[in-house]
Amino acid sequence: MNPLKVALLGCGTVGGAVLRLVAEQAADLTARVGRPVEIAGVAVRRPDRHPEVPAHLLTTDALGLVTRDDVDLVVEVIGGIEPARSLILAAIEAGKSVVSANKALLAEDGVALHAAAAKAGVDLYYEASVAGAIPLLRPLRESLAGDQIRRVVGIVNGTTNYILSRMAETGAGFSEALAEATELGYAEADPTADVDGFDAAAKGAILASLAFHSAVTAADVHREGIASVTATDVARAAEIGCTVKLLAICERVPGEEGESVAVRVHPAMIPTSHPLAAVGGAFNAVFVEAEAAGQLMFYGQGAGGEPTASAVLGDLVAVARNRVAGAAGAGPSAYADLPARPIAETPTRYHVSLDVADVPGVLATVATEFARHEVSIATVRQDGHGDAATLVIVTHSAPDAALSATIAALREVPAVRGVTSVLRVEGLS
Ligand SMILES: NC(=O)c1ccc[n+]([C@@H]2O[C@H](COP(=O)([O-])OP(=O)(O)OC[C@H]3O[C@@H](n4cnc5c(N)ncnc54)[C@H](O)[C@@H]3O)[C@@H](O)[C@H]2O)c1
Ligand SMILES: N[C@@H](CCO)C(=O)O
Ligand code: NA
Repeated sequence: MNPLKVALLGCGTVGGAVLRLVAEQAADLTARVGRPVEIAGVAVRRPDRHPEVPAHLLTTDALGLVTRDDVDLVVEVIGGIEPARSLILAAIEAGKSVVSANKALLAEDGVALHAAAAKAGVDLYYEASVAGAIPLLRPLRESLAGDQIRRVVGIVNGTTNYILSRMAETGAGFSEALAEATELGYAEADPTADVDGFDAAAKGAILASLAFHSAVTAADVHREGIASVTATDVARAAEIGCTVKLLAICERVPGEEGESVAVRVHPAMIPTSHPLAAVGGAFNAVFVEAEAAGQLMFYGQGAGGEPTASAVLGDLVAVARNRVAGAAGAGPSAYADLPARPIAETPTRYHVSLDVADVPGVLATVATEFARHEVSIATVRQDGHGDAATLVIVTHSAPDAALSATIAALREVPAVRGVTSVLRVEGLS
């Protein structure tokens, strides 16, 4: 039997694990695909740094490798926008099916890449790009293709979840928890993509595109990271039976001019009874709410070489089977074409903690600012008295712009000595 030949682009954390698993599982892969699956070449930047790869497979000419006549399938695990995009496009144009783990690229340019794949009649699969090992994109794309998904909410970044979990467990501040995550190898040398929410925003865009059959890019996602989450925020959350998580929230929102899609990534307090609150350490979990299916939860390892390689290999088997069958799978559709809704119009709830002077009328003054901006208060609690009084307010749902304007106004109220904690709240009834 003629083997199917695979070009592997990149041999780092994920690529190294893919290479090893393809060799270890050769017999099973042959049986599952119907033809042997063989690595044809491995493109790297520095061949001298890869003693684990048979020398005859190594090349620095990634473009030459993906366009080679004997290559059938391409696995891109380089990451970043370029040269990954050009290499994937060249592979597609040369008639190769592609498996990628690259959320940044798919979230920026998914539409063009899918169009190229459809035109060439090849597959483009990327299960590993969101929530690592967890089967999530295929369920959205295939298993739930007959249902109407209303909402996808998840913890999709392991590094930030580890940091927030440690802050909750130890009372540590953000910098201390980040230092620990770096030391343990969870956070990268430059943790910006994780900490500032770029990684989660890219994943949110991919999830929303598939869930709502619309073209959502990273630029459509409202993004806030966790660098401003303080030990006080985490302590305040605990006081109201909540914990702080970085959430990616994708919603289909009704409106007077039709439905739209709201996608946001931000830290939020969620009740400790919420299933996502129990997701600790570097794990990921995603909730999907669909009309007929109801609530579904996906949980597992969202990062790491082997878990991510598991998802890459699953895609590799899928595209290889299609190749053996002489077909390409159906690509995702964007027929619904729902517009992205700005965060300002998106309804959210807030938890606000204020240091106030405990003088007659302070509560009324604070309440007036909420009322003036048409933000309804759900609960108010006062702790302490005299100079050290704290007001803790949880609002009902209101447009984000109204909540932001309320906070800005409160900062100008003389009796408000400081706004000590402002966080969104999700999942409270
Ligand atoms: N590591 C994870 O846990 C994880 C999880 C999910 C998705 N991903 C995604 O998988 C991809 C790879 O991640 P990683 O953690 O393996 O990264 P990595 O940095 O460990 O590996 C990338 C490799 O690609 C090589 N490379 C860069 N430019 C190249 C080029 N032009 N030609 C050939 N090789 C080149 C680098 O030298 C490096 O060895 C990224 O898109 C990442 O977002 C990673
Ligand atoms: N840096 C990412 C890797 C997985 O995409 C995370 O921490 O979740
Ligand atoms: Na996945």
